[in-house]
This record gives sequence, C-alpha cells and structure tokens, in this order.
Amino acid sequence: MTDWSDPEALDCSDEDTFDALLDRAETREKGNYFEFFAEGDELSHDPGLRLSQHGSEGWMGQTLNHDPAYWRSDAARERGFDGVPVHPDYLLACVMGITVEDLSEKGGYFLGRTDVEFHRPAYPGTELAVTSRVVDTRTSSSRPTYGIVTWETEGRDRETGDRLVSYERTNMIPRREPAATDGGGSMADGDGVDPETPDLPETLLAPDGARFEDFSTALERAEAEDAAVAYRHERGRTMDDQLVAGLPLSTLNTARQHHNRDEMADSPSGDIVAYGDVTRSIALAHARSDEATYRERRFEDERFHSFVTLGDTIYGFTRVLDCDPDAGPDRAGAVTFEHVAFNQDSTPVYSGRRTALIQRQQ
Ligand SMILES: CC(C)(COP(=O)(O)OP(=O)(O)OC[C@H]1O[C@@H](n2cnc3c(N)ncnc32)[C@H](O)[C@@H]1OP(=O)(O)O)[C@@H](O)C(=O)NCCC(=O)NCCSC(=O)C[C@H](O)C(=O)O
Repeated sequence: MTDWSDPEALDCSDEDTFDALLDRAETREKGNYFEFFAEGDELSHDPGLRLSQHGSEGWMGQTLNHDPAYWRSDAARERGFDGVPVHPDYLLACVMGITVEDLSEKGGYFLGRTDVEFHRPAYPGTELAVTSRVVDTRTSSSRPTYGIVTWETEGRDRETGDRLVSYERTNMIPRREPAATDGGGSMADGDGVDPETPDLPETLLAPDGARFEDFSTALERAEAEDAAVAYRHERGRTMDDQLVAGLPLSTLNTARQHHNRDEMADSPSGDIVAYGDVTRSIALAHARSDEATYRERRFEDERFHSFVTLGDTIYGFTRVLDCDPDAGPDRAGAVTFEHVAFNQDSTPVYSGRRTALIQRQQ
C-alpha cells in the first residue's frame, strides 16, 4: 500500500497524474456566495488593519491626492486637525478592504455605494473594528448567475469605539446554485447615463478659482444664463499593476477581481479589474486638484458603470450642483458636486455626488 504521507509519493513531473489529483481534491473555499447572506444578518469582520502614515501616503501618491493637510503637519494644523490625519479615501478603502473576505471575495462586482459619512478624522496608528449588516438581498433578473446584495458597514476606532466612517454598498455576488441560463447577454454598454436625466445646457461654465466664492459665483452666473457649471480636469492616470492589484491588497482587499487573472478569465470582465475605490480616488484627486478642499463631508449615489482594466486611463469631469454658505465653519462653505470618472474612450466608469467643505477666500 502507498504511504501517502511519504514526500516521494507525489510525482509533480507527471502532469496527467497531478491533473487527476487536482480534480479529486476538495478546494477549501474563501469568501461567500449569494446564498450565505440573509437580510438582517450582522457580521463582525475579523481581519485587522492599523491605519498608517505609510499606507496613506502610498495610497495618496499613487492616486494623485496631494492635499498638503494629509502630508505635512503645519498644513494639517492650519486646517484644524490635531495631527496629520490619514486621507479619507484611504480610510474608506481600508474599512471596505477588511470586509471583502466576508462580503465580496467570491468575485462579485462593486456596483455602487451611498450614505458615505465621515464622522471624525482618523490618525495613523488607529486600529480598525469593522462591522456590516445585510440590508437587502435579491437575485439579478438580467444576470441569473448573480445575486445583488446591499450591506451597511461601519468602521470604528477599535480602542475608543468612535465611529470613523459609515456607508451602504451594493455588489453583484455569484450564486452557488445559479439559474440554468444567464440571460445577461449584454455587457455594460458604458453610457452610464440615466435616460430620465435631462440634457445639460449648451453653455458650460468653469469656476474662476478654487475657493467657495468661485463656485457660488459660477453657480449664480449659470442660473442667470441657463448654463451649467461643469468642467473637465486635465490630469489622467493610467492603470498599472500597482494600482490594479497593489493598492487593494495593501488594504487587505482580497477580491479576486483585482489580482487573479486565471479566475477572472471566465467572468463577465474576462480579466482583472481595478478596485472601484482606486478608480474613484483618482477621479476625486483630479477634482480636488482644482479646489481648495477643507473637509470631506459625505458621498451619495456612487455608481460603477463599466469595468476599468490594466492600461485604461482615468480622467475626471465635475458638475457643481449646489453651494451652501451656512453649512460649514466661518472659513468654509459646503459645495455639492457630481463627479464622473471616464476612460480614454470617454466612457463613464464611476459617478457620485459629493459634498465637501471648500475654503473661503482669505
Ligand atoms: C457588472 C456590469 C457588467 C453589469 O452590467 P449590466 O449587465 O449592464 O447590468 P447593470 O449594471 O445595469 O445592473 C446589474 C443589476 O444590478 C442592479 N444594480 C446596478 N447598480 C446598482 C446599484 N447601485 N444599487 C442596486 N442595484 C444596482 C441593476 O438594477 C441590475 O439588476 P437586475 O436588472 O435585476 O439584473 C456593469 O455594471 C459594470 O461593468 N459595472 C462596473 C463594475 C466595476 O467595475 N466595479 C468596480 C470594480 S469591482 C470591485 O471594486 C470589487 C471590490 O473590491 C469589492 O470587493 O466589492
């Protein structure tokens, strides 16, 4: 009888034997299929992550987020922070990264997120505690091999229990027992445009500067002229391996969508895709480079319209929706923007509504 604990018992040079062995071996699974989730379930995510200056700087450098308040102590103090905080995009990606093994590792695409709220700044050294609640589950009518799941997630400081950020997100999640046919023949057509949305006016204005008054004056002008305040940002960023696979892995995001080409070959995208939070952070960095941001407040109705793959270049487009002079402290007013990330073919890949406090003229 063969002794199967004998190291010599497995001949790796014989491919057929090894193939047959793999066929018989059970795969120890990671992640969860659609059927695992039931409305009301609460999950406490086990992976640990300590926010770090190095991680935040790596994220900001790669995504072009250069706001000095997240890099330098004098700029941070001047903006009313107690030290140099980690960047909100990095915080959000870390909180979401920790959830991936439980929620979306199985290969489900990130479709959208809303009610993103930053409750207080987070500083390097903070250890995260992250929990989620299943808000909704349903099967997809257009893609029967998938279900659609929505979770509410909260990221807290593990030591103090303070809430740092919370949001609600929705993913397509593969079904363990899919319906017989996949009716979803049509891939995302990429236009990403709501047919109910009226066309923008002919005239598009850009603000004259980066301060709150520049945005509010531009909006007033636009209202008087039946125009819209909407403009492009010049920078672009091409998706390389570091952005597609490196950044998500640095936040413990183990979704195979970003680092396992072999598994993704048979998926709707046919290849690895960029993490939605990386795509979004690049487009927001383009927008922030044209404004004097004071604080990030909230995000609503974030949607991922089309896949971003290696070699795609991400550009940004911004529309100004509202200015509220009374919403912030003396030195800043609230501006609500709609940001759109688009690729080299002008295909929208992300859109979202963002409210940020923008510094007033000094
Ligand atoms: C994935 C797609 C190719 C699917 O395109 P398509 O088949 O055209 O369908 P739709 O996108 O219209 O929608 C599919 C169903 O999902 C519902 N939906 C869509 N958005 C939302 C939303 N925000 N909230 C709730 N439900 C939503 C629709 O109503 C459809 O339902 P049904 O009719 O019943 O089927 C295409 O969407 C696409 O390319 N999207 C981009 C995906 C992407 O690239 N995401 C970012 C990368 S993946 C990622 O970041 C993973 C991350 O790490 C993680 O772990 O989550």
